[in-house]
Amino acid sequence: MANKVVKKPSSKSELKSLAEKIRQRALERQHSTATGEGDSDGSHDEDEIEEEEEGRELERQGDSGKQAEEEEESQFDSFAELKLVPELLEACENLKFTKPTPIQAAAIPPALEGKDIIGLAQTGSGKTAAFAIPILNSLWHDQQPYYACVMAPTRELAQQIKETFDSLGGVMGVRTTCIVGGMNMIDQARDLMRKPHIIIATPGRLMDHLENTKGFSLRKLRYLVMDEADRLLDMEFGPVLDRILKIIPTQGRTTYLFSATMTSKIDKLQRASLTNPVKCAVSTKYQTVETLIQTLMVVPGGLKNTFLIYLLNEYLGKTVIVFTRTKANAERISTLCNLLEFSATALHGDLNQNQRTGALDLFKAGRRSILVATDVAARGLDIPSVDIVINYDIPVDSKSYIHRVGRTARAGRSGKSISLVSQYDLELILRIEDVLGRKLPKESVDKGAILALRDTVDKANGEVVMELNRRSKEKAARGKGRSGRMKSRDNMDRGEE
Ligand SMILES: Nc1ncnc2c1ncn2[C@@H]1O[C@H](COP(=O)(O)OP(=O)(O)OP(=O)(O)O)[C@@H](O)[C@H]1O
Repeated sequence: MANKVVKKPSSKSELKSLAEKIRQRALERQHSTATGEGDSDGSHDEDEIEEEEEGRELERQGDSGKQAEEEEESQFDSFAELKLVPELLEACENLKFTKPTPIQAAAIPPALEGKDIIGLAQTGSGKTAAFAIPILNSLWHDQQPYYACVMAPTRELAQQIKETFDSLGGVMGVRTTCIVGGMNMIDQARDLMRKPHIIIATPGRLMDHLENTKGFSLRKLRYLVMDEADRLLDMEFGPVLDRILKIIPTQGRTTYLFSATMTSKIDKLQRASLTNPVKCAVSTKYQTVETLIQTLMVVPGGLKNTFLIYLLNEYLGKTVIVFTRTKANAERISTLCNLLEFSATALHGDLNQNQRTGALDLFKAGRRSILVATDVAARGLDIPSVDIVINYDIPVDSKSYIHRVGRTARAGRSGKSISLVSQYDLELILRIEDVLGRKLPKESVDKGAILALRDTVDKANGEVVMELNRRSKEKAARGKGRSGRMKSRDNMDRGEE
């Protein structure tokens, strides 16, 4: 590929006036859509507008939830007061869970009374333990196989939830198993035959086992949890989720829905067949944690790679997650970082499960300081060491933004997010600022450093693009010789990321 011609960045004033124009147009459009005047150009996702309206509704509930939580908080501020079984208390102590987080303080008491729960709390605020503790406490008094099933939208999150159940329930001898795509079906069938108490699964593979694994059924299930529930109730998980919900009994079953961004679309929630759920909303719909500093950088056209490398230089030695919108960008940027001697690894859906697990393990172990990922890593992943989240591509919906930046500043720690905004992203960032209810401050940038880096980065990027093109041609040639067998297997993993 010929050397990429880097478009001369627009002059500062041009960019500023362009940004102002786009901002003005976007605000007018938002106003006209909200008031029903003028012709909506369809660029707004109607769903999102509706969700935002409903979000305000949930905010009001959130306020009442907050008030309820304040009352709740005064009721107990240690797990011991919750009258949990001693083994569970011991596990909380071992994990240094000295004080329940607000969502745990709000959700665990009604959960221990057997109520259905809709839990809404910011990212990194302990929602997993908020549902795991009441389930384990109840399991202690009623030990039976296939007792609880937790569904999650991604394989990595399912594995992480399993680890939380293992660390909380290990002393009690709880048996858990993780049922996700990309792993061997026979091994999983064998694990299921060992009658685990808790199954943590992605919907696609769970459905496959419910349909094909003899002796496995969820007819006696006592607890169903949907973590990142709004994501699971989205369209693309819809068909698989509906089939699962048809098989699982509602009678005698307790249901929990948890997320940092909840849908309040009643029809969606009804599909999860909740019975008089207790709403524990300790945050508003799009609230991020106070310890998270969120900024943005306006990037002139064609300079995004240079700005990213500039930031990685600035934050050398920090642990960084870079989010991209596409798998191709994740692969390209990870390769570019390594070519420029940063220590990066990629995580996206085109990798096989071993590669995905390997990438995450390298990053968690600190053997790679940069994880370049698509939204497969946006929700739920709990990696305490993450210092900074960089949005290389701005997410197309505000929920993804909330979950992405929530990969840092978890459990009370501080963190920072920086979003790279090109002239094509201005409307997206406006909508994000609107749901956050504030404007994101601009990062300062050393223009001299950018100009000094630009040619090197562009040249390296050109080499990476050529190398990746070569690899994909080789892979396509190899793929032609492969039987259709693998294709049928891949279809088994529908309905999960
Ligand atoms: N009571 C507690 N005290 C201290 N740390 C806690 C407590 N409860 C949970 N944690 C820790 O907080 C971190 C975040 O927990 P968790 O991953 O459950 O957050 P979350 O709310 O599910 O986040 P997300 O919305 O991103 O999924 C974990 O490392 C967990 O071990």
